Formats: sequence, structure tokens, C-alpha cells
Amino acid sequence: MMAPEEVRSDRAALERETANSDQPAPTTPAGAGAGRHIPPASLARLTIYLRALSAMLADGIERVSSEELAEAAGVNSPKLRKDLSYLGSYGTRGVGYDVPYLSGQISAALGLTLNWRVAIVGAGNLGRALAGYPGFGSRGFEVVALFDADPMVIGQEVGWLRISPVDSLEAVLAKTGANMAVLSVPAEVAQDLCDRLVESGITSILSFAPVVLQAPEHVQIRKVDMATELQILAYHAQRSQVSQIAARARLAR
Ligand SMILES: NC(=O)c1ccc[n+]([C@@H]2O[C@H](COP(=O)([O-])OP(=O)(O)OC[C@H]3O[C@@H](n4cnc5c(N)ncnc54)[C@H](O)[C@@H]3O)[C@@H](O)[C@H]2O)c1
Repeated sequence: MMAPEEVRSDRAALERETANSDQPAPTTPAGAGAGRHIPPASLARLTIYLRALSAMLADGIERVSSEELAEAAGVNSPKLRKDLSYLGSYGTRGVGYDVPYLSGQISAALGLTLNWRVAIVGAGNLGRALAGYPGFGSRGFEVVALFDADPMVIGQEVGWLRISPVDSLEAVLAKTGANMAVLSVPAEVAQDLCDRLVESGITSILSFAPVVLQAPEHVQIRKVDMATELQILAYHAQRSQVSQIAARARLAR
């Protein structure tokens, strides 16, 4: 059922906006929302909307109401409408969202229509698992290089990639055109490698190393820490147990 609301905003305005972007050349046209500041929580939800829209596209669904999309993404529709407003998507009553267009709009805002070429430094358990993961390609990330320092590991193949010696980091980054890096190395070598990546012109780094990395302001570093996530889960699980026990105690009184 189509809800009474929105459809995308002016396509021409969005294309004008893209024309001013100084990002790497897009691999598809459009660039809605590119360069706009989007709050982190909305940014995280946009990735969820994109996943839901991709599933709809795969099912041949062309139009969707905000209620339907909100339900598929597990949020309420006012929040979804607010999030999409950061892309300039306000909508027209009674028509719903154009699924391919909205999907392109979100992809453009997230920078996913750009050609991201990822280098992974550290070909241990994590680096190999990431390099072999088939889901990155379909989401706009191509793994183009994998490095390690261990002579026993260098030269081995992971999928179609051959592990390069980290001594050749700068040369291989330049040759492959890598513009994003993942650090999956021990903490004690992470800062040195981070510095080398930055000196090679990499400005987007995802780090798994359990250490705080220093980098110039123009460099974006995202740190993944599963232990922290588990601790947060444990905190919520504990709170929910405590409130269940309290509720049972109240009932027993
Ligand atoms: N954030 C998380 O949730 C999470 C989870 C698991 C592991 N980790 C961290 O991720 C990192 C990798 O974990 P792992 O299990 O893959 O470890 P691993 O020991 O299996 O792999 C590390 C690899 O880095 C290589 N290496 C060491 N020094 C190097 C250098 N100077 N240049 C290039 N490569 C070098 C090693 O030869 C090895 O192959 C560790 O720091 C670990 O603590 C984080």
C-alpha cells in the first residue's frame, strides 16, 4: 500500500550539486547529497535503507512508501523522512519513493558511486578474511592490494590477489590507484604503517588495530573494535535482565 507522501526532490538540482564535487570521478552520474554534512546516526541508517532498497530492487520493486521502507529498515517513518531530508529528498504526496532513484541518491551521498580501491595491510586471519569477502565488490569497494611483512606469507595468493611485501607499499599503492586502506596488523606496527599510508596520499583508513592512531586532520580514520561492541551489548543485556528481575519481584509482591 502506498502511503500519502513523498517523492524525490528536483533531479536537476542534485546533478548541479554533483558537478561541483572535488571527489574522485564518479563511476555513475548523480551525486545527491555528496559533500553535505549528515549526522553520524543518520549516516549509519542510510546504509540500512540502502540495503533494504537493494533487496527491493532485486525483487523488481520500483516504488515504495516511507512507511514500507521504514518498516523494512526497522525504524519509524518520521525518522526515515528526516534522514532522507539530508539528501534533499522530501517527496510528493501519494506517489512514494522511486526505488532505483533513491538507491542511487543514497549511494551518491555515501560516496559509493565513486571508485573505491582498497588496500589491506596485514594478511593474517583478519586481512585474509576481508580480502576474500565477496560482498565488498557489490557495495562499491574493490580490494586491489594485500600486504604483509612475513616472508613466509609474501607471495601467497588470497582469491585472485597475491600478497605483496610491505616494503613495496608505496609503489604498489601508486600502481593500483588505491584510495582507501584497511589496517589489520598488530598494534605495535600500526602507527608506522598509518604514517606511510598517509604519506602515500591515502586519506581514508579503517583500522582494526587496538591502538589510537594519530593522523593529520584531513585523514579520516575509523576504528573497528568488536570488544567494545560486545561490552556495549553486555551492558544492555545486563540492564534488561535487571529490569526483568525487578518486574518479576513487583509481580510477586
Ligand atoms: N577490532 C577488532 O574487533 C579486532 C578483532 C580481531 C583482531 N583485531 C586486531 O586486528 C589485527 C589483526 O588481527 P589478526 O587476528 O588478523 O592477526 P594476525 O596475527 O593473524 O595477522 C597480523 C598480520 O600482520 C602482519 N604484520 C606484522 N607486522 C607487519 C608490518 N609491519 N607490515 C605488514 N604486515 C605486518 C603479520 O605478519 C600477520 O600476517 C590485530 O591488531 C588484532 O588485535 C581486531
